[in-house]
Amino acid sequence: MLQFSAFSFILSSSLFLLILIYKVIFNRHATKGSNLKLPPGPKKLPVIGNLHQMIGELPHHRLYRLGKMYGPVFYLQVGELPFVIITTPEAAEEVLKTQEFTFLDHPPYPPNQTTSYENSNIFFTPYGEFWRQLRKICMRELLGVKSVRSFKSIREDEVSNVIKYIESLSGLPFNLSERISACMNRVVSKAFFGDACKQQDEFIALLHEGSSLASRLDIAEVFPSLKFLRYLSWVKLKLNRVYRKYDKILSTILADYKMRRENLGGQAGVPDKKDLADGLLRLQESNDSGFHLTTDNIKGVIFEIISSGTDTPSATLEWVMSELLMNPRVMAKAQNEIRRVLKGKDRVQESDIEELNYLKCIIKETLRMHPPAPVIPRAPSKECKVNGYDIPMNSRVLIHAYALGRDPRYWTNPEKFEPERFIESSVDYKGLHYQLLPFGSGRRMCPGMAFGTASIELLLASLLYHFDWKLANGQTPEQLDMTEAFGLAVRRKYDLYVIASPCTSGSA
Ligand code: HEM
Repeated sequence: MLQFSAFSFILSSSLFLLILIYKVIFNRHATKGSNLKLPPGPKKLPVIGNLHQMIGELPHHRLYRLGKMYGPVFYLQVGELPFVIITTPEAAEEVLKTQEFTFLDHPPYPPNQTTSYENSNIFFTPYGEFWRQLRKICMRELLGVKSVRSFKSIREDEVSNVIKYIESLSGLPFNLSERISACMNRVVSKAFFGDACKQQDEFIALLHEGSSLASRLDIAEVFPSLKFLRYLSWVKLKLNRVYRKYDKILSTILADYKMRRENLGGQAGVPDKKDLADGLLRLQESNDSGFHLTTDNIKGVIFEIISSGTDTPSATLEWVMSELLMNPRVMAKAQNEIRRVLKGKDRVQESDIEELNYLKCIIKETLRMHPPAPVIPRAPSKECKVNGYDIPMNSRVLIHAYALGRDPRYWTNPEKFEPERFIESSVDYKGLHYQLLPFGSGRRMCPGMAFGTASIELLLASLLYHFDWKLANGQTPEQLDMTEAFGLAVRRKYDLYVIASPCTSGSA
């Protein structure tokens, strides 16, 4: 995922001359595959290819506009890296279903960095036995439907704390984005290792900083053959500093967990339940799994699960609340539904959610318009054809989920927030409708869908049940700034400040 900030552009420009001289003298990276019938795409410049076309706009917006010009499958060369962008549901189905076995890997990105502990987490692990084992244990202990249900009381407790906090503010403005992130972080940490993350605020701040840095276009990354650039990369330098801080937090989490586990005779996490941290340690200790799980693997998975469990659900819920604040009609309709279904109960319970059909339509509509992962990267394991074009083996194929959710052949008024479109529709986000792929599709589809949506639904229903909402600082709905910040999850650029007053209508 690429974002080109002004600063990295200046730095990159100053390196450009150096690269040009180097390439001309050594001609290291002669273009391969000139006989291929590549997909169409904008004209390339020598050496940098289409790098200059990725400047000045968020990458998924730029790719969306280019898709309108070049069609369902188009090609870009950013520095030395070939990208193929998939912008229609039909082409996405060809990649993710018809040719699923060719596209089972996520590209190793960003290379040689340590957040994923040398790409040893689930996302970056190539399809195979090791990936299968990691994914299986995560499903069994944390993310599978049965496990997700078993964490119901954690979610209900954490949501109830958020409600109490907001009640205590009695109508004062507050930062809702911060509250949502903190709640999601506590839920996933408690479910993972039975306790809240001790350095929670620092972890979330690092998550935002690291995510924004990792999504920048790093000149060293787009010219991988020029190894000397790694030593000149400002992005890498800053990222490594962030990663060292992460590593300290993750090491403390793991050491604390091991100590509690030892004191309690092998069980430290969620009472009366095995947890994922324990499962990973047992897998590391047993010799019969057929592979060796290192401490870095475990830290890689902790980082991946805690960050995915915090960032993507909170980005989604921020967008839901933003859209509702901009669409008072939809907000009122959702509140009426919840207040009718709950009939004056003192709080929302998970068993109530099943009946909240309109609330679910709102979440689907938000994921259509604001998929937290607007482009889903896959890497082909061999040269192949998509839509009649040759796809080079070393390319990165980006499924443009943001564009799929706006394809006018599938969605009327695609830029309009209209949850009603889902009321009579069977389309959902479970990976079988290629016009709506916020969680991806197929074997590599997001395993955290059930976990993430359970937290989003409960917190959203509770916020709408207990309070009436307006924007802080006298802002009108039309004035709300909806600018996106590109990162590992696309979230609001500016935190959402709101005022909540205890509900006046209905029976909460
Ligand atoms: C709204 C919430 C979420 C969204 C929109 C989302 C989206 C995605 C997407 C698009 C992918 C790539 C899928 C593909 O290649 O087809 C993915 C992968 C993944 N997600 Fe999520 N995610 C969410 C929540 C979560 C949560 C809560 C967790 C864990 C606690 C999680 C863990 C993962 C993991 C481990 C992978 C890698 C799977 C693999 O490579 O096999 N996600 N997610």
